[in-house]
Amino acid sequence: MEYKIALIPGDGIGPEIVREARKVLDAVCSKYGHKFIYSEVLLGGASIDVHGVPLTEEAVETAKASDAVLMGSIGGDAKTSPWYKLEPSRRPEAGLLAIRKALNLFANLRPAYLYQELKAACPLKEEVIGEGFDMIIVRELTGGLYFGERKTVEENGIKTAVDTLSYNENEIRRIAVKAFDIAMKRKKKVTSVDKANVLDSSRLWRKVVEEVAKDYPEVTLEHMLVDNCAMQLVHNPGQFDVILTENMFGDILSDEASMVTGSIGMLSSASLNDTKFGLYEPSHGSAPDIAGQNKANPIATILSAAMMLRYSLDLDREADAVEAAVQKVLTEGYRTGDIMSEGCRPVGTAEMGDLIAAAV
Ligand SMILES: NC(=O)c1ccc[n+]([C@@H]2O[C@H](COP(=O)([O-])OP(=O)(O)OC[C@H]3O[C@@H](n4cnc5c(N)ncnc54)[C@H](O)[C@@H]3O)[C@@H](O)[C@H]2O)c1
Ligand SMILES: CC(C)[C@H](C(=O)O)[C@@H](O)C(=O)O
Ligand SMILES: [Mg+2]
Repeated sequence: MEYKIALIPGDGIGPEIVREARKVLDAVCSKYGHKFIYSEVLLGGASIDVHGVPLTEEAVETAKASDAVLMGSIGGDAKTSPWYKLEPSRRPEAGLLAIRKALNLFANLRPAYLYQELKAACPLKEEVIGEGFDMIIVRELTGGLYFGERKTVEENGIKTAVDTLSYNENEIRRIAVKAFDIAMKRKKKVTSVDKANVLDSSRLWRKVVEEVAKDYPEVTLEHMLVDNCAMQLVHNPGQFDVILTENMFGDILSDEASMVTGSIGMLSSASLNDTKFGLYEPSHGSAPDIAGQNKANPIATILSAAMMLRYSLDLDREADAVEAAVQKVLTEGYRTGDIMSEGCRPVGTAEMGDLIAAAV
């Protein structure tokens, strides 16, 4: 079969990790006889350098005309990059938020899974890890603080900056439905994370999640305050199955959860709307500190490509093959620096991609 994929290398380590994911997809094509037609799209700093803006209308149109989007990461070092001298609305991050909104990608799925082989890379003690760790964060992605009214006003020489956190019932309901649907295919437990002891938006969140839960009698629902959740993730991570949460809490908790899997370089993600279409990207950023050094772990991007095969292209067998290839290479002991432990075989970004592609 033929599929159209929009490819967004982005900035920093983005082009390096996307290159490796593409190698793996090439291996999938030759093994299973598919053809992927790629259109390269500029986003973030890469788009600013060429077009002066972090996202163009043309880029959105190319993404929309594709079956799925595969992305690396955007952004740079805020201290040194000229992109951060621009107005906030013209910086790389604004491009990422704008494409998420333009494509209505309200559901961000971030699976956090600890491979048995990576237990030594996980900073938690053996007894805390227990049987292991296999959960998914379902993060609302097009609402909340990221998209509320934002302004800075000055009165009597004193500046006040305002960010607005708002959610309506429909926005909460559609992400809750996603989380419960996912829980039905897993261990049937949803932990809805909020700050209902303080925030009105969280109190509405809780009420709507309770309503949605009525349609899923088999799923156990619990509510947890976000500060407790941050603690529980490192105290007893095995208790979680599906974490359902709003945009900013999900951003923070997913980076925290990533360390339980050994490294942020392991955390894949899918951003979905209510069609088959999706944007797939690792949960981490452009890692300017290691960009261009062949040090980045490409596995989060490769696992995101596997999610793309499964969710947007309906290629389950091919997704299984990519996941099995990652498993095989880890079992053989190959590690990039971020997941390295004693006795393992050190490799760089490109070698890791070669090994996984060969294992496919
Ligand atoms: N989705 C995205 O594109 C995305 C996500 C997060 C941050 N960002 C942007 O990335 C830039 C850098 O942000 P940051 O430094 O706070 O976060 P980051 O995720 O880029 O890096 C945090 C730390 O993790 C390491 N790291 C990240 N990915 C890795 C990988 N694949 N392999 C090995 N190590 C890895 C980095 O070297 C760094 O030490 C900022 O401009 C930020 O806005 C973009
Ligand atoms: C770069 C930034 C806007 C983005 C976010 O906060 O959503 C990133 O941290 C992520 O997790 O995808
Ligand atoms: Mg983040």
